[in-house]
Amino acid sequence: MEAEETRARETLLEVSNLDAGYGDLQILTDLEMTVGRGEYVTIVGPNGAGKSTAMKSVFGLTSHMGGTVTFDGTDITQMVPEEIIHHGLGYVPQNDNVFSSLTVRENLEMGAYILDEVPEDALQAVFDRFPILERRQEQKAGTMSGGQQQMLAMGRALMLEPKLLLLDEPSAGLAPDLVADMFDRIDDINDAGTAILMVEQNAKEALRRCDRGYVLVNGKNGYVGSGRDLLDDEEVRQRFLGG
Ligand SMILES: Nc1ncnc2c1ncn2[C@@H]1O[C@H](COP(=O)(O)OP(=O)(O)OP(=O)(O)O)[C@@H](O)[C@H]1O
Repeated sequence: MEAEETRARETLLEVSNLDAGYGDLQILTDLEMTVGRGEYVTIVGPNGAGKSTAMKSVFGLTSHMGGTVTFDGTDITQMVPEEIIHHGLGYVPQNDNVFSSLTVRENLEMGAYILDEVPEDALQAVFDRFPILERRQEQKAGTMSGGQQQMLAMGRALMLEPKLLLLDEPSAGLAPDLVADMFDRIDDINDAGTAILMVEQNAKEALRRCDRGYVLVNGKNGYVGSGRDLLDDEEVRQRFLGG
């Protein structure tokens, strides 16, 4: 039933035959990936498999060597991030994802720098989603905890109300008791209609939460299926999920 629902979704992101890397160094080969409208998709795989590179390639941050990336009907393959955000894609990198010397509010306003005015409704929606950011809006981002900075980075990406949010290891560096909270917040963002494409080291938890998952191996597609199917696949469990 779930698989049928997943198939029935309209495609939002389509990565087709993508070859990409850094300079002349090719990392991804023939990558195929889709995200449906409102879908929650996770990318897992061993260290160095190319998970972050796949995400960066969707957002125009790598050297393109072949294939296409289509988003909501538009070919974004050759676009730079500044153009891509106009089409409804938001990206939260793993590291250096806030401006430390700016306040929380300034960071959020930066998220909407492409607009002439700060979108007050979107700002209030971010504050409603992450009340700590409203309470600490005048605090310098660099003085916040890791978990709060991660919320701020997500909040900043949400300022343009993206159709698809790319999250690179959102639970990285968080104390164990904050990890479940972070996943709950991602569920909430998805429940509100935003599609998610997420890279996670915390693979089992990510697969439990998502609609579909991709296992990348050596820059190529390994396995794909519903989160449940991947968790139940003996070979995937043994090779990639620690048994
Ligand atoms: N900026 C870069 N320049 C050159 N090579 C890079 C760059 N970033 C990553 N790589 C290389 O690309 C390969 C894939 O890295 P990537 O970060 O995409 O893997 P990953 O699956 O996300 O791994 P991890 O789980 O360790 O973050 C690795 O061999 C890495 O050394």
